Amino acid sequence: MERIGIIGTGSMGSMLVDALIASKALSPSQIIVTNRTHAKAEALAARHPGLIALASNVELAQEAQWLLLCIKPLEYSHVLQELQRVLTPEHLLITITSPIQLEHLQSLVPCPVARVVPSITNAACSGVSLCQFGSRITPESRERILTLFSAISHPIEVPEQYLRVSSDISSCGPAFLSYILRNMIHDAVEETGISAEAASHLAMQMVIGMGELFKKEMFSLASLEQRVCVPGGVTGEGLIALQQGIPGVFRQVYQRTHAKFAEDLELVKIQLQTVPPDSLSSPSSAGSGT
Ligand SMILES: NC(=O)C1=CN([C@@H]2O[C@H](COP(=O)(O)OP(=O)(O)OC[C@H]3O[C@@H](n4cnc5c(N)ncnc54)[C@H](O)[C@@H]3O)[C@@H](O)[C@H]2O)C=CC1
Ligand SMILES: O=C(O)[C@@H]1CCC=N1
Repeated sequence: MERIGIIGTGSMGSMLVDALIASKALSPSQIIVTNRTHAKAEALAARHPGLIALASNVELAQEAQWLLLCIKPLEYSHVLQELQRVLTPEHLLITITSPIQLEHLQSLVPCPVARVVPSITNAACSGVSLCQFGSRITPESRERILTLFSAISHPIEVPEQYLRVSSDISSCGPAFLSYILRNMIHDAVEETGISAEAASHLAMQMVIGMGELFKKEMFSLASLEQRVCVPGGVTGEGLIALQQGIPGVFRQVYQRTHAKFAEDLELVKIQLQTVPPDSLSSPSSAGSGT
């Protein structure tokens, strides 16, 4: 594996660096990073001796052929304008964000592009990453991308039309479930007087235990629910309350995420108009992802 350049060492960029090094998929000396606030990139370099923090994205692209863009959607136009004069067909751009169409990204650069949407669960070398490949990606680089991310996740190829909902479940899901669990804990404290610490401990251990059950493929969600819900027991009583409040809530969640996604896609499209199309690209050479 050649060197990989990571642009943006915020929450996801630094998580990916930490996980790729912890899993030994990459050594620190194979990673070069930049960040808008350079001190953050330097902090990452201090944590991983051998990793290089550069001050310029242009310099980074001159030093590394694989570039992982760990920036937010509205930061793309600025970064692409910077990179345009140094990108070559030998580079490979991997975006970790959803609201930028791969075909559009590919039309602005001379190199292959791919998408790998991570999840905070990848910090524990677990969970999935969602992959899509532009039309210039060769079978060999596709395999190499999948191999790299399989060190920290289960990479899954997703079709364009299900990218948003897949990311809602795998990437936003940890926040959604944490919110539900925090409510479970809060109401336990309010209703019974148990301490927040004790209730949190019980809830966390319960989640870890559930993860182990699923890892060992001992249950499906439905069979687990059935096994716990003893006929004539207390779980069924609790479920009655949930059945009154939960159905339909996630439809609203998906409607909101999809509406925001459509808005972001439009904003990014408008912003990217300021980036001139790459002279090597023609509209017909841009892939639509998988
Ligand atoms: N947070 C999450 O769980 C997930 C986030 N994502 C996607 O990852 C992307 C990044 O998210 P976060 O890491 O959470 O955001 P963040 O805001 O923590 O990180 C973005 C980083 O990019 C840096 N940056 C901005 N402009 C730059 C430039 N011109 N050059 C170099 N660095 C620059 C910022 O300084 C910041 O450190 C978002 O698009 C998000 O949709 C995807 C999956 C999960
Ligand atoms: O909240 C967000 O926009 C990102 C995308 C997936 C998870 N977090």
